Amino acid sequence: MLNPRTAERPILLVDDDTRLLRLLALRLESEGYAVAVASSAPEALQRLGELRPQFVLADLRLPDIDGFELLSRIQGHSPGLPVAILTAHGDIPDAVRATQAGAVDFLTKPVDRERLLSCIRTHLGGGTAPGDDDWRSGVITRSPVMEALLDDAGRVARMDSAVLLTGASGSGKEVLARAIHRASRRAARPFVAINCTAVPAELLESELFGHRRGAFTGAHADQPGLFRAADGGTVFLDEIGDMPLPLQAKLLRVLQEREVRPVGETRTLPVDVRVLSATHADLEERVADGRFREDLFYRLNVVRLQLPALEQRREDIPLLVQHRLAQLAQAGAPRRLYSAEAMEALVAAPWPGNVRQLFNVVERNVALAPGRVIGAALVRASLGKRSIGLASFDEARAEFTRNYLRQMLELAGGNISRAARLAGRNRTDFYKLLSRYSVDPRPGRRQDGPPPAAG
Ligand SMILES: Nc1ncnc2c1ncn2[C@@H]1O[C@H](COP(=O)(O)OP(=O)(O)OP(=O)(O)O)[C@@H](O)[C@H]1O
Repeated sequence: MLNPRTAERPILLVDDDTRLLRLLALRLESEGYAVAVASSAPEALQRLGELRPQFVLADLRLPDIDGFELLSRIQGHSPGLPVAILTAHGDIPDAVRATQAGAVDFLTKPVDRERLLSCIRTHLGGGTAPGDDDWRSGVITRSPVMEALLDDAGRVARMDSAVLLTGASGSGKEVLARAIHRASRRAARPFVAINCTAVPAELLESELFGHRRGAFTGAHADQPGLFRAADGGTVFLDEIGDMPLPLQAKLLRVLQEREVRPVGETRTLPVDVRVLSATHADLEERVADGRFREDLFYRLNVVRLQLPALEQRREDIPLLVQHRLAQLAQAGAPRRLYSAEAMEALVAAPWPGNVRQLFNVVERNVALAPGRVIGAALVRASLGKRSIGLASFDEARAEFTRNYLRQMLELAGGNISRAARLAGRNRTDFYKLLSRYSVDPRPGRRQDGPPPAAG
């Protein structure tokens, strides 16, 4: 019996044979699946973001781009999205290559009905039961970027691949890592998190992999280490970019061999963990300048999920604020609420410290508010200069005009008279605009200045 929720996001069928597309779509629809079709690879790629399919079945031989290329672009766009390949009879070596490249399955034409349904059931069935959203309840959001990210996270959670979470400090990387753990088959086993910068370098190895009694001064008893403590579960390595190079080599070995050797121990011990790691640093840059091992980078960066900064999802701010107020009240703080103006100030502020900073500001406001309603003055005081976050109307208009003038110049190949004509102004007026908005008429030159005086 199909869970009705499986019908919410479509199965995307990609084939240039429109009759086959119709036939497959009918079969799947009669089983209760929502179906979307694309008759070319560019169409499929273009609609991927909008459709957010839960499964893709694509022909390996498409006229426009090679099926392998399509597979790799789908994987780049939607990591973890299961893609099965359709091949003609006799194309088995290609089909095998496709599964090696990450396709979850292949079906040969003519497509057998039962085989098709069993393939889809298998790859939609594992891990989280559809409709069971409990795993993501710790991630407060209503923003479409975060929803798309959670979709990806839910899908990769079912696999055992390493995931690298990137994003600014305080943006919720650990919160997402916990959600992935909860959605995975390891959910009943431990989730163990460690911040690689919070532990002194000389202790990090024994913290991660354990030590034997007497291995070093102060090692009074055997310690299993975090990897073994998390056996069967998930280890979350935060700030992985700051891990010392010698330890990076040891971590790589642990991941390859699936066994650890505690400090002072001669034997290795088997360990079964999934590794999620996070960084706010640019790991590629660290690899380039030799501060991070390239082989370890590839091992950790199998799937990458990028947390958007809070400024890219301001619609989440009121929700997060309510959540924090409720948390504080539950912990015994007085019940407070924000005035509409105060909430507007919170929504408009820049948040370089992301959700962590927002939570701190709310906590400070609750502690300092003289009455039940937190007003805008208190919010502005706690934000300091940061409250001048969003551009004012005049600033936004000036920015628009600058871009518009540059565009006209570009279209006119740098010829002022032609650009003026395109903008419906005479040459003198156009010059005045360029000077007022500090736009250099020579192509390729940008000269950003403050917003001009109104008038
Ligand atoms: N979407 C969210 N819903 C609820 N709480 C959140 C969310 N995002 C972040 N938080 C809260 O914000 C704080 C910071 O989040 P978290 O530790 O996950 O960020 P981080 O990106 O791992 O930060 P860092 O890089 O500094 O370790 C935590 O208190 C966390 O509970």
